Amino acid sequence: MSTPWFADPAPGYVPPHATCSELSDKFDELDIGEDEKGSYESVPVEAEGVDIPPPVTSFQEMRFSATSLNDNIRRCNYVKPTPIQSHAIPVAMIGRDLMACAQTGSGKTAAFCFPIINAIVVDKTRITIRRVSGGATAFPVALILAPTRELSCQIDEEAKKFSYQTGVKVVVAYGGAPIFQQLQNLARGVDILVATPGRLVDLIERRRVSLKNIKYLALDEADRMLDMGFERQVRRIVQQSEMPPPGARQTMLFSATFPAEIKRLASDFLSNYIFLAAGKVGSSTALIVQRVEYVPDMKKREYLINLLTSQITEGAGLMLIFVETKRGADALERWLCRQGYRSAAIHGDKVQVERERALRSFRLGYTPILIATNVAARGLDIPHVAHVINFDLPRAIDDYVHRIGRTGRAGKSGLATAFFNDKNLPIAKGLAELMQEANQQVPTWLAEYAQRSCEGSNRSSRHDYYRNNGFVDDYSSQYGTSMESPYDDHFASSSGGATTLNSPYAADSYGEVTASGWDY
Ligand SMILES: Nc1ncnc2c1ncn2[C@@H]1O[C@H](COP(=O)(O)OP(=O)(O)OP(=O)(O)O)[C@@H](O)[C@H]1O
Repeated sequence: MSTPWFADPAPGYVPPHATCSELSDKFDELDIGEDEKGSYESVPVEAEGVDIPPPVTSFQEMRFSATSLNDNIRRCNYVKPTPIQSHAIPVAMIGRDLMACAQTGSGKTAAFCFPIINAIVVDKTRITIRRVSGGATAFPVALILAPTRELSCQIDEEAKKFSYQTGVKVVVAYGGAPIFQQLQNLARGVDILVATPGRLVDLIERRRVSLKNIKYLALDEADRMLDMGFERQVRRIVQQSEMPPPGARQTMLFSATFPAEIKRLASDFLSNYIFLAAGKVGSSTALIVQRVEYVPDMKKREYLINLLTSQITEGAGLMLIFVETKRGADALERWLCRQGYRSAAIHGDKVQVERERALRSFRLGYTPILIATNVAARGLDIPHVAHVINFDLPRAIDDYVHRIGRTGRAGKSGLATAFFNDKNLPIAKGLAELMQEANQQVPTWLAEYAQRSCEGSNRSSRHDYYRNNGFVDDYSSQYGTSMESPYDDHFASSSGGATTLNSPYAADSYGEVTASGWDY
């Protein structure tokens, strides 16, 4: 891909929206060389549970009855299943519940989509829409929940691509976008509903969606969906709606990280489940070269410019820069633009149209630098992201794992650079452990910080650190109202035109900014 670092897009350029007719073209974007996949094929997979079906080594062995699904897998150029697909798909195909942890970029989306699509094609009895007084109610048979709007859209596009010409209808519903269009799409019938929790609760309350017929439930980024920010809404959807209980539905939870306490909590949603871990739980892939530089706050911009200059010389791909606050994202974007670098920013205070525009223009290379808060940390699969920079390190190591996972995907290599300074002492131990696990060179000075961080507190492991620090209330007390939440539109629900906060955490944590930040 030619990367127009300084090239101006046409005046008034607005990145186009993908349409269904473009879906067949999307298959062409996928060309993953066999040789690049070798490194993740060797990842060992551990399984816990009873009567675990053996893994398979090819898509043919998965025996999907839907021939069009097999055709679509071929169109995607998926020659061989990834390790998590090899193990998880046979489990899902026999109808068992599943909790699966696998490294970023290792194909978890297909691992839950393929069995769902196949089962829906086989099941001819489904009713997806029923007319009731006052409008139509949609009765999806499968529900996929994801924490951010952009990730929901991406899963929707993937699911549409995988179910191309199968007759399976996929609809997405997420906050920040006009509800009218989504209601129209739902009224045409839906087999698989992909949604963010906030918008889904709204649709259930308006009686436009009933979860009575749900047979398959998948939670992507499941650890995020079940932590304090989302747990209440997810319980409302899964346990206090008409959704059939565990055992009467199939539930699949996927993520690259699963802190122990979230794993315990998740078992409430599952019945006789199998736990799969591809690689070490919460580890990062060795395909990502990780560098850590000691950079005082005052020097960060200077260091960044040096990195940008060297990347341009090398003619590399897209660069994703993570910062901690929304204000910080805007400030860095303005500054980089003033320096002549085409960049865009994405965070939770931008309206949805701006967020989508920034992401699209980044994907297309018009703005090859994207400055993002945690809202872009999870799940996004953007080809050609060559370099992830943690300009501000996150406070939870699992967030770091997801952030750097935006590069080094599907067997491709990537580079991640982190700017570390004394403020990041609490993450030092987790960072050093993680780098060691991924066979990265840990600088001596970082090992010393890691040692100090253990002595200075009882945060003996990165999962303990996550437990102590990963939650909403802690963010607000440290950073005030401009701090970006790692969560999406789950706090606010709108009914009768008024936007209300429906989480006890929301108001405490964010004050007024929450309402405007979560542009539901
Ligand atoms: N069997 C396969 N062969 C080749 N490429 C694949 C295969 N399965 C998935 N991919 C590709 O790998 C990339 C990453 O997949 P996906 O987004 O599902 O990863 P993920 O594990 O969900 O990552 P994350 O943890 O970041 O959400 C996608 O571009 C996808 O098309």
